[in-house]
Amino acid sequence: MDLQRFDSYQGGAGPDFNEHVLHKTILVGDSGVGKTSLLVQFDQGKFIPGSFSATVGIGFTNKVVTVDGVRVKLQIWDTAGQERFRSVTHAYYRDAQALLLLYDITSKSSFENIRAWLTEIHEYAQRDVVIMLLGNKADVSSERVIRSEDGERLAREYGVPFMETSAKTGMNVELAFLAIAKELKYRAGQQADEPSFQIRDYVESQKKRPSCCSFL
Ligand SMILES: Nc1nc2c(ncn2[C@@H]2O[C@H](COP(=O)(O)OP(=O)(O)OP(=O)(O)O)[C@@H](O)[C@H]2O)c(=O)[nH]1
Repeated sequence: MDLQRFDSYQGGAGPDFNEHVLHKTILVGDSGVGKTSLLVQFDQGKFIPGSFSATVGIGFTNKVVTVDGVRVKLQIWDTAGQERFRSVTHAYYRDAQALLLLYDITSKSSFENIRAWLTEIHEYAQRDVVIMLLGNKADVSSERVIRSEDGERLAREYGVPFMETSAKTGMNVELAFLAIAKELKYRAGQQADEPSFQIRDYVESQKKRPSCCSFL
């Protein structure tokens, strides 16, 4: 996968996809599930351990993801999971094209709250928004309380793709954003003769690859 910082993006040779369009993607989920950490891992390839400092309000990072040789610009918004910021973050759902919804595999409540998050998403976001469910902190196997199958089952019920991630090891982090970028590219450039792209099938096929889920 070829990932570039949007800040240093200069254009240049190669096919460009919606050169001036930023595809708005939002990270949502309970406070502490790892939204900021996931974005930092994707953006900078690092994990900053230590004391947890909750996000206040909302902020974004621009990234260019190269999908099948085509540049897709993502504007990734990191929201505060705390209840008191909800009314602020709801306002951002409306023009989002994709939502990454996170829970923490070591937190039962963060998993149980996913249904409430999905209700909010259906209330405030566009009907055709791309949603992906992520079970984060998969590296903390000793404290796991949510089985992978439980995440799979919930995702199936809502018809959304699912994977477990680790913002610490980087497991599946690029894959999650790449899958979103592929779906957005497909939707925007869909030709009548183009084979259809199914994000759930893509995610499942990538998860089955031997290199997919290593904790290295
Ligand atoms: N072991 C491990 N720890 C993680 C992972 N992701 C996040 N953390 C830790 O979990 C805590 C919360 O992470 P954040 O990224 O700040 O969580 P958040 O969802 O952005 O929280 P809010 O900003 O309050 O919504 C921090 O101490 C992180 O270091 C992970 O994948 N593995």
